[in-house]
Amino acid sequence: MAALQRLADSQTAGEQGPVAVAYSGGADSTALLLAAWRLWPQRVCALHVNHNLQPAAADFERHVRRVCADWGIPLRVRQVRPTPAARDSLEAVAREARYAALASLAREAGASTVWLAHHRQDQVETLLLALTRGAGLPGLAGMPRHMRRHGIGFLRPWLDVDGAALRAWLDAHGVSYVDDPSNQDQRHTRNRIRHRLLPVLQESFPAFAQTFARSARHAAQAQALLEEMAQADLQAIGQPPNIRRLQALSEPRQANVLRLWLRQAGARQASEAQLQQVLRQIAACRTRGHRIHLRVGQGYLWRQGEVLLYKPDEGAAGPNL
Ligand SMILES: Nc1ncnc2c1ncn2[C@@H]1O[C@H](COP(=O)(O)OP(=O)(O)OP(=O)(O)O)[C@@H](O)[C@H]1O
Repeated sequence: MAALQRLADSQTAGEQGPVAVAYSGGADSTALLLAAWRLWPQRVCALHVNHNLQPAAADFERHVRRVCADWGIPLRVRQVRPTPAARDSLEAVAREARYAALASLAREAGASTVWLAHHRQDQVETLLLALTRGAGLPGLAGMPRHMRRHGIGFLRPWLDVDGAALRAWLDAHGVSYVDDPSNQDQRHTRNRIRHRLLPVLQESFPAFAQTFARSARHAAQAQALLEEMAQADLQAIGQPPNIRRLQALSEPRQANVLRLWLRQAGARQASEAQLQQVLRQIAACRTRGHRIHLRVGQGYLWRQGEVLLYKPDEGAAGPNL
């Protein structure tokens, strides 16, 4: 609660609006709801999203409704039915649908920020997941403490808090919560990390959760710097990017600014090999007749005169998840 209060003081100083907690019914968000309710009994409200993805979803919703009724906390529930397109993972689509629903519920409740209950171990899992996918700095930065999506702020006040301490706190108060059976399903990489890898790490490196989280913070800071540099370089090379001005930058800076431009142009899932190919073509582009036409992400990048253009495939443009 002290961690929550400190963060709330710094983040929401002067704000008197509702404190909207994303409440799944699981242990962590139950602890967050309880802590917020104790700190701001009149201001807290709960937001729940029913993904309708598993038979237990209806039980979660019933549980959430009962707890909120018992504690006298206003609750808003939204039904979503995530349907992934061929190349998307169900998890990613469900997550995106959840954020959109939470933002919309927060707006209805008059809240400017949604509070999420991710804690230190969630951050470590996210970092390890990113490593298994060969992520770059944005992935290694882990989950941000705050972000904006769909016009609403999202805050993770407990990123530095130990998950076991939260559960112990709930048990000490005799508060019930639901256990999501899908968290046991070891077909999901995250669950294998949680159940098999983390116990071994804990045994060998007792402070790993803190040190991994610190590494994520370092990566986040470096990534913020790269973003700033990409913004400045994009200004300098123009939009669409001028090839000669791009060539004046070092190769890492070219890659950095191209990633930003491609993202803004709607290029989803551009691979490392594709970006390398683009860089090679830019380096080789020294004559008027040099042609560039490359598949990048779900779309095409080509040269037109002095500049590069990009067009996503029909229906492929969208947010990078
Ligand atoms: N269905 C949902 N409705 C509202 N908020 C949710 C929902 N699912 C997740 N969240 C929010 O996102 C956070 C992280 O989600 P995650 O899937 O890791 O948690 P969980 O295991 O479902 O629940 P918990 O974190 O409460 O134990 C949750 O702590 C909660 O704040």
